[in-house]
Amino acid sequence: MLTPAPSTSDRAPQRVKHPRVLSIAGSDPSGGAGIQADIKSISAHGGYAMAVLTALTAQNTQGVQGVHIPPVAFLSSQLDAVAADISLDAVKIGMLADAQVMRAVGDWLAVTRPAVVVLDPVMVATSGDLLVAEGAHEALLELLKFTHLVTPNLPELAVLLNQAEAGSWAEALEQGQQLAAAHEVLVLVKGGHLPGEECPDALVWPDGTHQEFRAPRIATKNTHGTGCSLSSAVATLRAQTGDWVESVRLAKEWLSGALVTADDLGVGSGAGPINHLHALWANAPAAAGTFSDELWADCAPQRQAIFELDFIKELAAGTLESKHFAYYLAQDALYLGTYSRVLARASSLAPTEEEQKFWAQGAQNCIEVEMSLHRDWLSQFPLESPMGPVTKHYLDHLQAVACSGSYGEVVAAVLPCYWLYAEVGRVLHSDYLSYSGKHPYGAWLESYADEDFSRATERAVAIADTAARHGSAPERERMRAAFAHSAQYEVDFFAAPHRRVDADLGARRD
Ligand SMILES: Nc1ncnc2c1ncn2[C@@H]1O[C@H](COP(=O)(O)OP(=O)(O)OP(=O)(O)O)[C@@H](O)[C@H]1O
Ligand SMILES: Cc1ncc(COP(=O)(O)O)c(N)n1
Repeated sequence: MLTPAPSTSDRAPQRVKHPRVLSIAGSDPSGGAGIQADIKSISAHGGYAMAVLTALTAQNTQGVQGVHIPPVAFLSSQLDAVAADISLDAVKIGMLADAQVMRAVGDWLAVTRPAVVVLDPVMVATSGDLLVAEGAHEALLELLKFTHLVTPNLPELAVLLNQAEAGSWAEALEQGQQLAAAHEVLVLVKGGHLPGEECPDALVWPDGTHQEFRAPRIATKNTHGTGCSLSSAVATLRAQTGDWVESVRLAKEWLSGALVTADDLGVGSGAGPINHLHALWANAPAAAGTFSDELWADCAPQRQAIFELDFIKELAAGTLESKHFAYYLAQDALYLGTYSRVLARASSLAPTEEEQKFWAQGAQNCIEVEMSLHRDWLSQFPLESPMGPVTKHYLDHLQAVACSGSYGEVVAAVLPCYWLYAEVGRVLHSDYLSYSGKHPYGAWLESYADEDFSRATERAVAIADTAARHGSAPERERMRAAFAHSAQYEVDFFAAPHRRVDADLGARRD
């Protein structure tokens, strides 16, 4: 005998970092839709995913070959087993197969009353195959009284209202308003089935108000499971944020990333799956054989050259003359002012909001570092230093790429400044830790151990890998060239203080 389900008062609080999210749905063995998509989507959003199976399908990216519905009593046993032991922060409901299954889920919802219930009224697969018994939609409507958000696509919205399918976004919104008002439920109207360059969605409240979410339509045939994945994402995010609008906004942004990178997966020959884990994989440390591995290997001569420079050796040993250090700092400050603008250009070209924010943050950091160079360091050296030739050539190169290059090329061009600087910092900082006595450049070398900067470097490398994956072969070659030029300028930049100052060019140093 199972213990009774937790009562409503036993429910977890509204905002949960790792919500326990149960998907009640059908299985898609090809992994793109149903339970399998739900688990990936919930996990991608930081939720703990659980799954109760309503039906098994024999299905792949080309279509559904069969549906098996296990005994409904066993479905109820699964539901009771989970709810008896685990507090549920959110429930997502997908394929329910027939009216009997719907009634069993309804009975369970009536007792369990989860804090968040998102119902995706799955009826037809992307392939056109039927996933619900004819006429079962009456029983589906019964479930709306336990539902907080229902997420129909346009054909499903029409069936639920017993009307013809909306032919325009305005008609779709009108139907969403009817459904929301008739059942006192929040409706997410999805415009994926409409033609056009955009895929609009809208949250519609029972009082007729609505909030639209717009996103460009992504050109891919790999859209299998978008509805399942979106509804699971929204359920998870709602438990985390406590806010429907924010949840849909975030879920849609994530979905765009999953669609943009869907073609990378190469799964099946029909409508393939979306890339649920795109953000995780973009952040994963570069695996062997990635584009960034190749870039790193390609710049081995430059890395070696940097550590053989007098500037670096003397900086490490504490014997660097202050005139060389002052020249370097002055050029660095001049460099950062323009480098910041190039990072802002990367931000303006970025394909996702996360990358846009990342580069904008980098641009802001550069200005702050430039200001602190003037305030904390250059004020100690009363020497005026105009822009040197290396600084100028390096910036000319970066600006040329920023003007006419693709996003990937701009990312590749700015990468050596992150990556080689981080590498120099790593080595000099560990040398400094074993230095005995007071190091004249101690405060400077200590700043090299900045964890935020090394995290930013890892992210910049991951972004370059993603951009390379999405780019064509000629674009990857241009990325490689942009990176190589910048890497060489990094060497020249560290070499410049000795070359320019020791050339004794007096006030006309450039
Ligand atoms: N090509 C696309 N580009 C961008 N967003 C899309 C695209 N296709 C669908 N979407 C989005 O995917 C989500 C699901 O939309 P859709 O209207 O296709 O629902 P669905 O039919 O239930 O999904 P499914 O394809 O899983 O059956 C919506 O947010 C929609 O805007
Ligand atoms: C088990 C299951 N659940 C849901 C869908 C709908 O997803 P899509 O419309 O993308 O095929 C599906 N194909 N299979």
